[in-house]
Amino acid sequence: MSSTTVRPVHTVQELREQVATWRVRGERIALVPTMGALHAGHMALVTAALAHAERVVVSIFVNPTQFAPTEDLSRYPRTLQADLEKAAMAGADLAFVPDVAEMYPAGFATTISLSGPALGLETDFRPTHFAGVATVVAKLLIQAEPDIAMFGEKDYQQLQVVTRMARDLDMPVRIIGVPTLRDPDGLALSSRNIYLSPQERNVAPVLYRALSAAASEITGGADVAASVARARQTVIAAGFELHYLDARHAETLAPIATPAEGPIRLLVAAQLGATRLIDNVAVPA
Ligand SMILES: Nc1ncnc2c1ncn2[C@@H]1O[C@H](COP(=O)(O)OP(=O)(O)OP(=O)(O)O)[C@@H](O)[C@H]1O
Ligand SMILES: CC(C)(CO)[C@@H](O)C(=O)[O-]
Ligand code: BAL
Repeated sequence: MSSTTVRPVHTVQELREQVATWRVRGERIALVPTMGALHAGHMALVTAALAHAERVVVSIFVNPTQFAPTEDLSRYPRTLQADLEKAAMAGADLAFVPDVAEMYPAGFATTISLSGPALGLETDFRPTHFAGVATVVAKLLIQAEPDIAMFGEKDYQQLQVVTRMARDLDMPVRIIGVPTLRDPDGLALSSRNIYLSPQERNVAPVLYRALSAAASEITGGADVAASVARARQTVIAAGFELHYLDARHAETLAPIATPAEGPIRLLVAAQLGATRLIDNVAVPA
């Protein structure tokens, strides 16, 4: 039995033609940018998009410019046929699946330069990452001209970077963040979870547990720095190589020392064997 798949288009021109036919009918358009290997977290972005728009375009593009030469670009999972089926199941209307030459034609020479929420955290470990993300997201937004675009809170710094970029460049799009979908034991769904060995998979939920414990302590009045230090110890004791675990202002991502300074987000990145995991939680007021 053949499954239903969403229609893939591979060129900007085909994408624009399809979007234009929806636009003349007055239909609102949502873009869900992804790198494929779709899972339930991506499908939640499509579901959330359908609350705001009649039409949903999922882009599937493993963007080389956001990977450093030492990172996992070549082994990043690529599962196009299954992705097209999952996108259809979630209710998407079209998949935009450009190749590298379509996105970066010969002579491509433009990169978006960032500061504000792009400073620190991921940037300390992936210095060129957000320039690559921002540039490709800007291109996708210009190509699809959606009314809204959905981004997961799982990549919380990315969500703030893209929100800031869209505001700063007067892009006529609303950026919407979607809460992180988790496995029952708390591990955030991620395409990279397939890299985890069974033993590592058992340890991985420690990240969420450590962040959640720190968030509860801070909400209960504990000192922010002390709670963060305890969470760091928990993560290290579980066998992770900690990249960062920090308390930041939830919107600007500037360092923050007390809840009186604004809403707090706790963010972590840590390496477990060959797999780098990220996660974050809000600190309820
Ligand atoms: N568990 C999740 N819950 C909500 N959104 C998610 C989740 N996982 C990914 N997303 C969002 O889906 C979009 C596409 O992400 P991407 O294709 O990189 O998947 P990923 O699972 O985050 O992969 P990776 O392991 O490479 O980070 C991003 O906006 C991302 O934040
Ligand atoms: C937003 C994105 C699709 C840009 O390549 C990517 O960074 C991702 O999947 O989160
Ligand atoms: N979801 C973020 C994409 C990346 O890590 O490159």
